[in-house]
Amino acid sequence: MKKKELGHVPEVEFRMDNQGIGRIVLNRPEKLNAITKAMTRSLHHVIDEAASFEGIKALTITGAGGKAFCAGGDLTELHGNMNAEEAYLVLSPMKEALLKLARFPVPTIALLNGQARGGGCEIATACDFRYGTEEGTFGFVQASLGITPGWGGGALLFRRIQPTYASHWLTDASMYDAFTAKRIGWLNNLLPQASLQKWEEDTEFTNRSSSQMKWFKKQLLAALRSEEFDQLMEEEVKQCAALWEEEDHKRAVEKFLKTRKKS
Ligand SMILES: CC[C@@H](C(=O)O)C(=O)SCCNC(=O)CCNC(=O)[C@H](O)C(C)(C)COP(=O)(O)OP(=O)(O)OC[C@H]1O[C@@H](n2cnc3c(N)ncnc32)[C@H](O)[C@@H]1OP(=O)(O)O
Repeated sequence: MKKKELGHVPEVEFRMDNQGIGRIVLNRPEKLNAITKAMTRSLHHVIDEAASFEGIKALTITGAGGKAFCAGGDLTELHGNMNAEEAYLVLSPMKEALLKLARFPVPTIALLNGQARGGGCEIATACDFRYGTEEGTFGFVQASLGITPGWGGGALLFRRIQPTYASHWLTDASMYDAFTAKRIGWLNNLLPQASLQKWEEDTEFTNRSSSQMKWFKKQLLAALRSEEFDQLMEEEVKQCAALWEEEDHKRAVEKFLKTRKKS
């Protein structure tokens, strides 16, 4: 009841295990875990809740189902008819959620149980580490939709992998297979799906103390110059919002929506 009042939706689950690892699950597999506005609000709540656990050692985020980690923002809500101001208001809360993830006090790990597109790749990039399966495919497809990443995850990509690789991926908007994603350093590791599902049970991370994990995260944030994240991500959201009202983007969203089932 209390959770409902706080705005939780069942499409975002959170649990803490007794080893100090928190797990967020994007639970909307029938829509490839595409992110709605309500899910964005829930994400804020669960990230805050996870951070409030004194002994937390790591936080994972994964998707429900075997097909997708996340297909990005829900294009039925983030429709093409918004003007730049409206788009900014819709995009900005996810940027804030990604910033919270990026600055989370202990390491965050995206467990990529399937494909990721657009904002799905941004969520994964906001995490410190990314583990995927050999079958996964990944795409910062925003450029092919006439926009840029809209949640600040493109800006973070430049701090996660070599800048030329980041820029090439964003510009080209290609789908990368898991081997390419690992070669450019975006994926840290490839695991069988079954191992990914129970990653928390087998990871060495549980053998570290929360204090160790907080220190390692602090070092990483310093190395990445995380004090600049906010401004860089904000600029990206504004850029995406400005492009939202352009004809190219409207056409791309219309094209996607036309392929959807009528419900
Ligand atoms: C606004 C934020 C911005 C950012 O900052 O980056 C974005 O994220 S923009 C969105 C970027 N994402 C995409 O463009 C991906 C859109 N989806 C697809 O192209 C395809 O679904 C797929 C990922 C290539 C998978 O294709 P396929 O295997 O054929 O599955 P379906 O297309 O049938 O999808 C199943 C189901 O899920 C719905 N779906 C998928 N993605 C989204 C989405 N982004 N928003 C809303 N709904 C989505 C799809 O419509 C299907 O549902 P039904 O139509 O009810 O069957």
